[in-house]
Amino acid sequence: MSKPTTLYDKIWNDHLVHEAEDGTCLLYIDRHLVHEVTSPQAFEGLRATGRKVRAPEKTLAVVDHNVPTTDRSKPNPDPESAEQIKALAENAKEFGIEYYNEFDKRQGIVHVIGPEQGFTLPGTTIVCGDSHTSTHGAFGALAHGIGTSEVEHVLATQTLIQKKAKNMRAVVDGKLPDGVTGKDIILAIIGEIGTAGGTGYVLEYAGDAIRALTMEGRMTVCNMSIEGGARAGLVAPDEKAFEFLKDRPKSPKGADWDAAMRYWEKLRSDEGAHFDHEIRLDAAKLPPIVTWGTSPEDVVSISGFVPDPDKIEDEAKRLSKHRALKYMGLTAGTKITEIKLDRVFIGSCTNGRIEDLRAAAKIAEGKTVNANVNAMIVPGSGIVKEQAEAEGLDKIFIKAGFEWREPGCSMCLAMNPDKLAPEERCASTSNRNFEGRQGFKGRTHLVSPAMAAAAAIAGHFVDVREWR
Ligand SMILES: CC(C)[C@H](C(=O)O)[C@@H](O)C(=O)O
Ligand code: SF4
Repeated sequence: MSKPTTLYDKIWNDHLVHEAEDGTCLLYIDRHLVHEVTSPQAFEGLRATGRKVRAPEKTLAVVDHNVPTTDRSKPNPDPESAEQIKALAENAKEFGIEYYNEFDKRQGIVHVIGPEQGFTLPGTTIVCGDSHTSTHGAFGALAHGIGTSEVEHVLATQTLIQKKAKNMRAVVDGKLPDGVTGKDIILAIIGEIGTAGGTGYVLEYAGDAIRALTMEGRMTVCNMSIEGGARAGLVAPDEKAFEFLKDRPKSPKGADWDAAMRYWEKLRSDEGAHFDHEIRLDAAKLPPIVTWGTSPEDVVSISGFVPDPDKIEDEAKRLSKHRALKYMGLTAGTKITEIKLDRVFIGSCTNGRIEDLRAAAKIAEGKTVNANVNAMIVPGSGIVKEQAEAEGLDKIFIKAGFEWREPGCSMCLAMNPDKLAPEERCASTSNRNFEGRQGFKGRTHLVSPAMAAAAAIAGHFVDVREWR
């Protein structure tokens, strides 16, 4: 019997091209996703040195960060965005890469369209010049973000220089209560380990509660691995993953599918495989979670209160949490359900998929958005939008007073016209609540889609477990 290995070790070993004596490795890359923000210099580098894209068929480009989510027949109001979008279109054409432009139904956030098209497959190595590439790990792919110089390296060679990470496992057992979601699982994990807790690790999620999640839920969990500091997130692929991928445009077909399945079914950590670090969580005890500060680790239960930083012993940490409170315009001891909102954003690569929109629509049906709140729904892709419209979700949202937008990153990061005004407070289904993330001086609270929809209607945070 060979030594038991983890899922990460297996995928790593199957892609290792070369290992130098100092541990520097060359890894083969199966899939490369490209977007407009982190690719222009990479293509420029290729052009400057007269190199081609090594494997155009393993590369897929899409525009997402900079596109407006309103009428796109109008010119992009931001010249820099317009420039980046134009550059991607031209680079894709020149280097022979498939590209979904802003008018293509398949366009959407890069981490939504990968799985949707069956470009994301179990056991593959996937990179993108984008930190939330960890999302694809939900399918048992080794997927992580890379920098622009690495984008150039992968375009030119289809390989990446890497050092092996350590193995960490988060075991989440027990049954999630109604109203508690994958988003709450990952926020709870980050709350527990902190934003640096996963540094140096690839983080595999296991346990009944992870198995019970849909693929959308698992993508939400893996998406935020990077907010916990991990290089990548992983879930062993199972029937749900295979079912999700079957008959997608780019999934293998016929005999190729059968051959792939024989490999995919072996993709799991062996019994007794060694993890360098392990944490455990009981899903049954989790509440809906809201972030109160400017780091994804600043989590609190919906039934809790804004914490008092004075209780923190470590001085640097105490000061930073005081600063976070001040930035957020909050006072320690305030009941979370008393925090009023100005804006609500439902979308992003964390929670902009069909299941997320269904969860929000379920809350919104027959209700009206609070008069003090501006709320918008931004589907993660054109395909998600089409599906939602086929189910009549757009009508539910519009009737309730939500704006129904075109797909893209939107107000997840304010690199497009969707932004918070200074001091506006937003319940957001995205993954980052950093200072200025959704607009200069904007205040972000991270929540699940159901929690965001409920907050839009109530005008303040409410516990979805008590929603009527
Ligand atoms: C613009 C891009 C480089 C960035 C990332 O890497 O994550 C963005 O997607 C984000 O979420 O902050
Ligand atoms: S939706 Fe947000 S987190 Fe995801 S890729 Fe776009 S900007 Fe990054």
